Amino acid sequence: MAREQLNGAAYNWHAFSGRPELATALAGRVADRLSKAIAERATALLAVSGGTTPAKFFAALSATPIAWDKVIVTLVDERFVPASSPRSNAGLVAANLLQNAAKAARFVPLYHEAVGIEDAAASDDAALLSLPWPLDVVVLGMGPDGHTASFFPDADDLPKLLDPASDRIVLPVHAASAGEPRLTLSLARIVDAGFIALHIEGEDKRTAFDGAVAPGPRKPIRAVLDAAPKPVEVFWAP
Ligand SMILES: O=C(O)[C@H](O)[C@@H](O)[C@H](O)[C@H](O)COP(=O)(O)O
Repeated sequence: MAREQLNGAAYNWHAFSGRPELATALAGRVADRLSKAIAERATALLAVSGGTTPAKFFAALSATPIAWDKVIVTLVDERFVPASSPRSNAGLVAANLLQNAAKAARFVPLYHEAVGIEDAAASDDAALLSLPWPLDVVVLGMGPDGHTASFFPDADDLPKLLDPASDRIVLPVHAASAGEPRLTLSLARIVDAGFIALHIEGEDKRTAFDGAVAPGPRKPIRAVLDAAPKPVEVFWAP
């Protein structure tokens, strides 16, 4: 159900009575888009976010009976930690999404040992170039500060991260509020996806989202809404 779109920010608002209902609905939409991609080009490319929100959605998606052996899963962003770290998004995806039917999917991580975050991002750029871009589906999260992916408001060189014309695939991020250095897909790759979902839960996130689309200083999530050539599908539950 589309909500009033303030100031041209293009999004469709899908509100659910509860988080389990949201997880089921979002998993169904994502599975449908992945199956459509497989029918059209014999493969599907999915990028998911980490954090504390997606676990129920991951569990629901992992059980959907699609041709997971033709799906490539990667990350929207990653903390610069090994998969064994409790902070790892790769670890979160392995434990919650790459289970059940989805075990058959191919996973492409962003983290690997490197001298530093810049080296890791550069080698990721080369390694991910061979993936079947564009993304068919990207699922974003959002922080209360309006960050999405690892586009933190206090990131060094934020304009470079948000450049819709960037030819980069993966960029390094240094941001005091991020907790550790990050690797993130560029905004250009994110908004090129066939289906862009934003998964947020709780009143604080709804308030933050409404604030981000209202007039005022532009938050990173607003940069994604503005750059996306199609409405972002926002999935929200209290
Ligand atoms: O690595 C991450 O943390 C995510 O990719 C990040 O962009 C996340 O989506 C938001 O920070 C929301 O996180 P929560 O779901 O924990 O609120």
